[in-house]
Amino acid sequence: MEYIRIENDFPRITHSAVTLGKFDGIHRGHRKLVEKIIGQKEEGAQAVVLALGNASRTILTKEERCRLLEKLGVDILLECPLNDRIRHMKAENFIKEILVGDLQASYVAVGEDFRFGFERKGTPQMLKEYGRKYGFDVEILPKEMDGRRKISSTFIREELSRGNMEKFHALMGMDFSVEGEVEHGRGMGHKYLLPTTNLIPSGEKLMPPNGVYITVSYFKERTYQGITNIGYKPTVGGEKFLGVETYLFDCHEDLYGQYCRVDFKKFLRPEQKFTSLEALKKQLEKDAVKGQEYFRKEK
Ligand SMILES: Cc1cc2nc3c(=O)[nH]c(=O)nc-3n(C[C@H](O)[C@H](O)[C@H](O)COP(=O)(O)O)c2cc1C
Ligand SMILES: Nc1ncnc2c1ncn2[C@@H]1O[C@H](COP(=O)(O)OP(=O)(O)O)[C@@H](O)[C@H]1O
Repeated sequence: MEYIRIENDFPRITHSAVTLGKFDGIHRGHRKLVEKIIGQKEEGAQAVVLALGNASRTILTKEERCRLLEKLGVDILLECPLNDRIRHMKAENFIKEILVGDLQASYVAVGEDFRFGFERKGTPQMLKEYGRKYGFDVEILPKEMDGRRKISSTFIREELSRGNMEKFHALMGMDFSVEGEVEHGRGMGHKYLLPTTNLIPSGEKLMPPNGVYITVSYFKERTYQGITNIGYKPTVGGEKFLGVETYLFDCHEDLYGQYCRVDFKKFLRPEQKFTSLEALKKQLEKDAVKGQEYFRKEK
């Protein structure tokens, strides 16, 4: 997949099938749109995701979004910040200059509530009208539902901020995850408590509340179940950086420097400041039992 961050002009593409949106995290609704443009590859079109927006913290990092879209079969990801040029461009001009002129779209797929152009006046219906005029097909997809509520980035952000990992999975079609290289902590874990693999999450990423979660950690060679704390470790003096540290069940390996992805399954409790290391240790043992029970029941 080609990844292009638009600074000024759009690239010229000879034949494309485009989906437009913010795509802050690719949820189940977004996946439907992506499937639609992938379907057009048979017609000789390049499958193009045009992601418009400039959110500071996002549900997926740019890298995670890139990887996911590539896996889904997208040919080109155009990342377009909402700069003055784009925000002031009239919807008609956006269609004429960008969709028709630059991208030579033969097909456009958008969700029913998509808005674009100056004052957000561009609508899916307007795309349809211009499609008839310029000769591109437009498909308007209804929002995917979760029960009676429409799936949206706002919905996912809300559930994430509550630590509802099960709902996150249901809406996104994938677990919330954090990845990175295993870093050195202060080495206190294995001495006084439990050994933990420490990751520093990307600052781009929207995080669930600080606390303890049941998780699965994927390393290159191996997969481990475990429990993870997200937070600043107030009991042991506190850290400046938000850490993600995992005690892996049935693991005795040295994992420093290895790349790892931690998938979050369930929230157990908020991070707490304990009065002693012994009190924290007792709690960690209880957390570990809950984690092990969760995986036993899952089988
Ligand atoms: C499952 C789990 C739960 C934790 N919960 C807390 C907590 O509630 N409060 C806290 O201050 N630290 C908590 N910690 C962090 C420990 O204080 C930390 O792992 C220990 O101090 C080792 O730190 P180090 O890796 O920097 O040596 C938790 C760690 C794990 C693995
Ligand atoms: N069961 C386990 N869970 C997590 N890490 C483990 C485990 N067994 C061994 N390790 C190793 O121990 C290291 C963590 O030890 P720890 O005392 O917590 O040090 P640090 O403060 O550097 O995290 C991990 O990086 C990993 O290489």
